[in-house]
Formats: sequence, C-alpha cells, structure tokens
Amino acid sequence: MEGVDYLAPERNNAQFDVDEMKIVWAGSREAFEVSDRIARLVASDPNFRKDDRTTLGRKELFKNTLRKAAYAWKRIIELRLNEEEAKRLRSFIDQPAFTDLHWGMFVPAIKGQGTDEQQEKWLPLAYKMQIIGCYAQTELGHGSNVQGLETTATFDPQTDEFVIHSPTLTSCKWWPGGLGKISTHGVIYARLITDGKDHGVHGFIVQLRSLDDHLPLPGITVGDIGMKFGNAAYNTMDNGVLRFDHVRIPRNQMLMRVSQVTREGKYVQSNVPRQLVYGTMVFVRQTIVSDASTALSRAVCIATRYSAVRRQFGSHNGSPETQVINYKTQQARLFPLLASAYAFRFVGEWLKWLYMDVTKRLEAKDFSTLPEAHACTAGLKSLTTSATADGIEECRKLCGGHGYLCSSGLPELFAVYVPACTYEGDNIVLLLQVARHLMKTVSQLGSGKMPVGTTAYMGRAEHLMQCRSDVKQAKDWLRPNVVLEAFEARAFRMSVACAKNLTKFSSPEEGFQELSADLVEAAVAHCQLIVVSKFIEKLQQDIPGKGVKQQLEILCSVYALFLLHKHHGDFLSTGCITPTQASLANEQLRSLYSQVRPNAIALVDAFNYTDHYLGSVLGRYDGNVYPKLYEEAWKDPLNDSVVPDGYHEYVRPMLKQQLRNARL
Ligand SMILES: CCCCCCCCCCC/C=C/C(=O)SCCNC(=O)CCNC(=O)[C@H](O)C(C)(C)COP(=O)(O)OP(=O)(O)OC[C@H]1O[C@@H](n2cnc3c(N)ncnc32)[C@H](O)[C@@H]1OP(=O)(O)O
Ligand SMILES: Cc1cc2nc3c(=O)[nH]c(=O)nc-3n(C[C@H](O)[C@H](O)[C@H](O)COP(=O)(O)OP(=O)(O)OC[C@H]3O[C@@H](n4cnc5c(N)ncnc54)[C@H](O)[C@@H]3O)c2cc1C
Repeated sequence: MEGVDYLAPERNNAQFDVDEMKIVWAGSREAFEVSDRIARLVASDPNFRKDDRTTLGRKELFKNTLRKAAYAWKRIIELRLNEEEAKRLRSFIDQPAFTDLHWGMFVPAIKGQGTDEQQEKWLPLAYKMQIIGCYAQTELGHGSNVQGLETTATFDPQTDEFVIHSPTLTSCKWWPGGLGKISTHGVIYARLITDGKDHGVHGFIVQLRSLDDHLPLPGITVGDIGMKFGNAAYNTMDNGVLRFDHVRIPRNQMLMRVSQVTREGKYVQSNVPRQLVYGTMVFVRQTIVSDASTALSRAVCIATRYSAVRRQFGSHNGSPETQVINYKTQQARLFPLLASAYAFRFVGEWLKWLYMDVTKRLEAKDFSTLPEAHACTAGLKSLTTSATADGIEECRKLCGGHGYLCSSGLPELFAVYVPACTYEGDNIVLLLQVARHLMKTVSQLGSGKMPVGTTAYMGRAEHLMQCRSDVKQAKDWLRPNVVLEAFEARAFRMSVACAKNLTKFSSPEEGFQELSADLVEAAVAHCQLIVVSKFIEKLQQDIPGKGVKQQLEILCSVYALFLLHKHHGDFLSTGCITPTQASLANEQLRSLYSQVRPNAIALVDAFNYTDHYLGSVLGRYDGNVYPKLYEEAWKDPLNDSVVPDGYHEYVRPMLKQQLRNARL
C-alpha cells in the first residue's frame, strides 16, 4: 500500500536521536542542511531520472550523461550554487561524467602545480567551463610506475616551445576520464627533456581539441578506449586514448610551480621536493576515502532495510516468519559493514584535516609532514576502497536473489565502485608505499629521531614489544585503551618482524621484493590501527543528542573487535593476546550485535539518503519492497511486447521442426 511505512516498527525501536546522528554523519549542521537541500533538489527533478540507465546502449547512455551534465551546469548557474553545493549536486546525480575529472583533477592540478600567473590565466576559463580539462598521466604501457612514462616534452629553444610526442605505442595516454570524447584540454604528464637531458616526469597544459568545431588539433589522435565492466556503471565516462605526433605548445604551458625551464632552456628546480608533482594524486586519494564511506553506507542501507523486510523460516502456528536481520549470521556479516561505514566517515574527516594541514605547511615551505600525508592518503585509500568493494558484494549476497537484480541498485553500485581499487594507484602498490614508510620509521628508531604523526606509537617501542593484554572478561574489550594497545602492539610487531627479516637479504631492494606480501600485511595492520584510533578520538569529542554517543561507542567496538576477530592470527602469532582473550573478544562482539539490532534501521536512516540517490527497490525508505519489485519487472523493455522479437524468426521454426519430427 502506498503511504504506509512498513519499517515504522523498526524506527520506533531506536534508542537514540536520529536527527542528531544525521548531523554527526554529515560532519556539521551546516553540511547536513546543504546536503539535504541539494539531495532533495536532485531527487525531485525529472531531468535527473536514472532508473532507465541500465537499459540504455552506450551511445544513448553517453548522450544522456552529457545532457545531465549540461543541465546540472545550467541549474548551478541559475541557483548561484557555491562550490560545495555544486559538488554535492554533481555527486547526487550519481552518474560518473567528464565533469568529475574537470573539477576533481584538472582544476586541482593547475591549482597545485601552476604558478600564480598560470593559475590567473587558466583557472577562470576552467571555472566558467569555457575549457574542459582532464588529467592524462597513465599510458598504455605504464600506470603504477609513473617514473616509467614515455611521452616526451622536448624544449625547442629556437621557438620557445615544447614538442609533445608519443614515441611508441605504449606511450599513448590510456585511461584518462573525459579525454575520449569531451575534453578540450588536458594536464599531460610527460618526460621533460632540455638540451638532450631527461629531467623526469612533469605536467603540461595541452589543448587537445578545437574550441570551435571540437575536432582534434593537428598532431593529435584521440578517442574512447571502449566498454568497461558493467552495464551503465563507469561507461558513462569517456576514458580515452591519446597519441601525440610532435605537438607544439608554448613554454609557459609547463606547470612551473615545482620546477621551471627558462627562455634559454635552463632547467631550474625550486627548493621543494620533486614529489609535489604527485600532489594532485594525494588530494584525490584523500577525497576517495570519504567517497568510500558514502558507497559502503549506500550498500549497507539497502541491505539493512531489506534484511528487516525479508522473512524466511521460523513460522510457528501461522505467526510471521523470522526477519532475516534477526539471524545471527546475517548480523555478523552486516553489522561490521555498518560500523565500517561510520569508521570510514570519521577517518575521512580526519584525513581531510591532515590534507589541509599539510597544504598550509607547504605554503609556508614546511615539507616535514609530506611523507606522512603521502603514506596516510595512500594507505587509507587502499584500505577503505578494498573493504568497500568487498562490502558492496557482501551486501548483494545479504539480499539473496533479489540483490542480483539491477533494480536492487547493488550490481550498478558494485560495477561503478570496484575500479576505485585500481585508479589513483593500485591498492597493493599503494600499500607497498606505506610499508616503505614504516620500514624507514623502524630503521630510524635507534637513532634518537622520534616518530611523529600516525607512527608516533612506534616511539614506545620497548613497551609495545613486551606488553601483554590484561583482558580477563569479555567486557574488558570495551575499554578503548585495551583495544588501542592491542592494535598498536600488533602493528608494531609486524613491522619490526619485517624489518628484521629484511636484514637477511643481500640488499634492501631484494629483501623488499621477497617480503612484499608480509610488508603489505604490516601496512594493512598499521592502516587499521589508524582507522580504529581516529574512531576512538572522535568519541572523545562532545557529541550531543540522546543516545548518539552510546551508539557510536557500540559501532566503534564492533569495528575494532570485528577486525580483531578476522585477523586474530596476527594478534595471536605476535603474542599480543592469548587464545582465551581472542574468544572473549568474539563473545563481546556477539553481545554488541544484539545491541546494534534494535537501532539498525535508524542507524542507516541517519545517512539521510533519498530513494532517488539509493536507486534501490530493496532499500526503499518505506520498506514497500514486493509490489515495487513486481512493478519494476514489467518496466523491462523485454516486457514491451508479449511475444518477443526473434520468436517468429528463431523459436517458432524450431518448435515446428520438433512437431514435424514427433509426427514422423
Ligand atoms: C572533489 C573531488 C572529486 C574527486 C573526483 C575524482 C573522481 C575519481 C575518478 C578516478 C580518476 C582516476 C584518476 C587516476 O587514476 S590518475 C592516475 C593515478 N596514478 C597513480 O596513482 C599512479 C600510482 N603510482 C604512484 O603514485 C607512484 O609512481 C609511486 C608512489 C607508486 C612510486 O613513485 P616513484 O617511483 O616516483 O617513487 P618511489 O617509490 O621511488 O619513491 C620516491 C619517494 O617519493 C615518495 N612519494 C611517492 N609518491 C609520493 C607522493 N604522492 N607524495 C609524496 N611523496 C611521495 C616515496 O614515499 C619515496 O619517498 P622516500 O624516498 O623518502 O622513501
Ligand atoms: C576507471 C578508471 C579510471 C581511470 N582514470 C584515470 C585518469 O583519469 N587519468 C589517468 O591518468 N589514469 C587513470 N586511470 C589509470 C589508473 O590510474 C591506473 O590504471 C592505475 O594507477 C593502476 O596502474 P596500472 O593500470 O598500470 O596497473 P599495473 O601496475 O599494471 O597493475 C597490474 C598488477 O600488477 C601489480 N603490481 C604493479 N606494480 C607492482 C609492484 N611494484 N609490486 C607488486 N605488484 C605490483 C598490481 O598490484 C596489479 O595487481 C584510470 C583507471 C581506471 C580503471
């Protein structure tokens, strides 16, 4: 029945103030108000309809994406939305588009690596969308190994220009979003060559297409790289291929904040680390962590609501069957994901702060926290995207057969999300960067240099190598210090074990290769510690609202104890806890699941997602799942006719043949 809230009894069970939790989730009252207003704006505008997109062919889908992007831009201008509101609007449209790369990477690359004059020239054009840009770094032959890129930018002192060239097939740019069909410009990464000397990879602004007829400029070959995983998913994006044949650009289009080439062709390096050329990646990795909490919370919201609606088995004397959310196995799979969504939200907030802090320091020429910012953004991007991709798939399974229908929203969410494990740095490659940072920190411990930031705990080396958990009963695992110490000791001991093993090889490089699987595990342990500790820090803040803090304390314990249970082998083998303490943690976890249960629906309501944004029949706010699933099925284009196209051509002759054979 329309208008009935089938989940109302669940909502009535909540033991906390949902509206206050919405503020905590959004980050502030103001952020909540912006997000809520823009989400409703998008949901109520039929131009942003998205329920038909999985049935569209690639060309229609792409045109539909362009239409939405143009309409969104029109609304942004008409409503005079500010930067934050515009960003929210684009994200609620929920369809990857060239604009993501324009605003998310092209503009930040110019801001971060362009001189003041370059910013003054290019940013106003980009802000008004008079040019559209992409970020073209990856090539057919190299993505992870940025130093291996082959595109060249050779300075010609005769003409005061760079000649951009793709010397081999493998040097073609391959993957950049927005490049395939739309971008007029790109920040192109190429090896800078002056006077025959190779200075490594630098960024250049290159015009790719005419602003009049959109045709590629002379010397440029450009197109789309083809269909990707899934139906609609990331196929709304024109990931592109680009080949340069001696394309000339003025010298002042090299992004010259980090290093410069003078009129005479002299290469000058500013007094800043060369890694600042990688700054845009650090910025985007940081945003990807917050995006992970959004993607995971969407999947969890769908699976939680549906688990409360769905009933299987357990009917006695005609009573209703059991809601599947009441099965302990369902809870043990679902509630850690719910807790992870909150955990990633808070670590994302903290990472945003860290990024702003490092940016301020860089402006004051303080580069001391750059390695920490790189390690944290790389490690947390990796940890949160891998957990989210796995979590979305788990949510699909939690929804049984109906989770496999596109109308559940989960297949689309999975297909569009999984490349996050690869783009902005393959997750394993990034964890190896974290491991390098950890090995460096461990190796410096004896030198008297105190580790800082997220590795500060390593400063308590002696204690962490010796400590034994004092947990005696299950409820001891609710004490934040007990949990923190166990995670710190496990992470530290795993790093120290790797560092010791590295000394057994003839060179550190050989050791690093041989031990890379162990190093990745040590990096994961360190990153999990960061997430747990930032959740605990969040709880030390003043959190208003009836029962809100208590719910977050429960979720924090669920997150930590779930990890402890999942990785208990690490905790046991490093001697941080005993087998008895491991089973006490599991006992506590079971009890926490029972505490989450009555609040589960309210905890996902706190994400404040509109039905439009969720895009899921199973995750509907009102829980009216079955009639809507039935309705959706009839909307499928296959059901446009009773007898399908192809029946008379292929099936009927077959049937007739069978009939003739039978008569023989
Ligand atoms: C509003 C927001 C909306 C956002 C919308 C975004 C939508 C997203 C859509 C997706 C778009 C996708 C885009 C892309 O994928 S762009 C391409 C991304 N490519 C990568 O991420 C490549 C990964 N590879 C690398 O980053 C590097 O090559 C790697 C770090 C793996 C190795 O680099 P390199 O060989 O140069 O380095 P070394 O290992 O030798 O290390 C040298 C030292 O430099 C330090 N380092 C490395 N990277 C950084 C960095 N980024 N910042 C600071 N420092 C860095 C490294 O730790 C070494 O330090 P030490 O010498 O002290 O050990
Ligand atoms: C949807 C999508 C959008 C993208 N958008 C852009 C864009 O806008 N701009 C852009 O420039 N790029 C973009 N990319 C490219 C992306 O950044 C790269 O694909 C990514 O950095 C991974 O690099 P790769 O493809 O070279 O993987 P590879 O490095 O070839 O990885 C292959 C395998 O090798 C392993 N491996 C590689 N090196 C090591 C090592 N040192 N040790 C151990 N294992 C290793 C990896 O773990 C992986 O399992 C996009 C990619 C995707 C999928």
